Amino acid sequence: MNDHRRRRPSRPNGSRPPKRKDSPARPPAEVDPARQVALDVLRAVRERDAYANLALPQLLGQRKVTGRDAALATELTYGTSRAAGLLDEILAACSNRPLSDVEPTLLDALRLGAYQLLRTRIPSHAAVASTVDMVRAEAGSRPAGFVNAVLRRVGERDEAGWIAELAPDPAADPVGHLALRHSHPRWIAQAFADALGSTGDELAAALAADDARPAVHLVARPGEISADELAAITGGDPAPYSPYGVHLEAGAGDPGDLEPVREGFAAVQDEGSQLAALAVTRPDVAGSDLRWLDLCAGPGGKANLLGALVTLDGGVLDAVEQAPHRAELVRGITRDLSVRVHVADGRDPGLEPGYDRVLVDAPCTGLGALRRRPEARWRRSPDDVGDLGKLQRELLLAAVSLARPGGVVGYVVCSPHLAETEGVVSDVVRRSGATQLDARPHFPDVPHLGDGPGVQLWPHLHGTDAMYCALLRAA
Ligand SMILES: C[S@@+](CC[C@H](N)C(=O)[O-])C[C@H]1O[C@@H](n2cnc3c(N)ncnc32)[C@H](O)[C@@H]1O
Repeated sequence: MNDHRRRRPSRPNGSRPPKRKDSPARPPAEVDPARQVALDVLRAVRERDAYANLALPQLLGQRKVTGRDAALATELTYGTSRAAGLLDEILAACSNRPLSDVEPTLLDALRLGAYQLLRTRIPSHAAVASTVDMVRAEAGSRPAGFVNAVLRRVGERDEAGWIAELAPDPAADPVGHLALRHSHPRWIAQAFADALGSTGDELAAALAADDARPAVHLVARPGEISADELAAITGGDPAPYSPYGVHLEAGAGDPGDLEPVREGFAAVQDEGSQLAALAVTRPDVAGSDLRWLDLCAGPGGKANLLGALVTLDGGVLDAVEQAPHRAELVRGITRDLSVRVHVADGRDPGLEPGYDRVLVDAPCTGLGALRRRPEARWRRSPDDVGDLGKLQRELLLAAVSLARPGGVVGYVVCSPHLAETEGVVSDVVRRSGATQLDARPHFPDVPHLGDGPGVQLWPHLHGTDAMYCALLRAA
């Protein structure tokens, strides 16, 4: 740790405390509540592996930060979290010591200040002064002086100027260039490039959309409320593709406060998740169609939608979830539906085979939902892909064996990484004898669905998370 205060030589017993030569005579500046919340959330994310989108509303509530201050705290927290990699490159170029030698709490403040300088309209002097004031109040004037000096150097160029200076040459290394420009780890930018078959404009559009703040999507529970009614009540817009979806404006407040959500008529769910769950209900199955299975159900978003639909038809959904606390969430959201929740390992859940439809919404890297989890891109590593691959294959194989002959199996991941999508599906098709269906007709009216047979949705093309869905028919 590089704590400046600890480095000071200890003073002899009984001597007077040294006058802080770096303490100016001015009174301590008032620390702005929005920026302080943002800084404290960034710290919680780093120190406790907190999720910014959970820690932020909690802290705003505790400190009673509302209105414009809450909006600013949200913008600064999420924006700084997303941009951390780009900000670090720039800060490293402006610091006279390696960032690894900078005390982590100072680095949080530097990122927050640099974000304001480069990606907001906050005047430069306010961005620097507010950050320096917070550091001075917490750590004293020497660290504040360091932060001041670094941020002043950051402010000498705008974001485009820094990218021109620091990013790899786009002709020689297009993926590296776009990764830095849109603040994504290189391996994730490469995974997007591989899935899109593009290292040019389309990759740039995908990374840019992934870096933007997404709208909140709601699902209207079938049988309870229509999407039009939900849109009218919430002031949102009916979603373009999901018949049950509603889009709220970005920054429209906490959707949990909306009455239809509190009452259970609606829930927060990305439109891509709705489309993937609905796709599993669409291919024809001969005969009875009343036994459905969700093999990875927690926290229950898709079980809620599938459960509502199968309940309307007079059938039953079995919802399997390995983690007891997540199974409890499924129970809560589906409590008045024809849904049976089982705490079990989906690879061997001990259920009677013969399901008409099975959904495997497998544990995955979540690379398709990075825009909703601001810090996630910096926490994931390429090793996660390999670790998850075995489990994804085993779950999908189990799903195929639990479906009846001719039954439909949907494999869904919130990731466009080819190792988690086509890699898993082609292996399981080969090993199980199941047939892969063309999923595209089961996403009616959705454009840009590629060559099939799997469907990959994208934020820049569909306004959804980058959800992948393959449909199989069991042999
Ligand atoms: C992507 S999430 C599912 C999201 C859920 N379908 C929804 O729409 O809300 C994957 C879930 O699978 C669960 N899981 C992980 N391993 C499992 C296993 N072996 N068997 C059953 N569930 C498992 C995780 O705990 C997690 O809740």
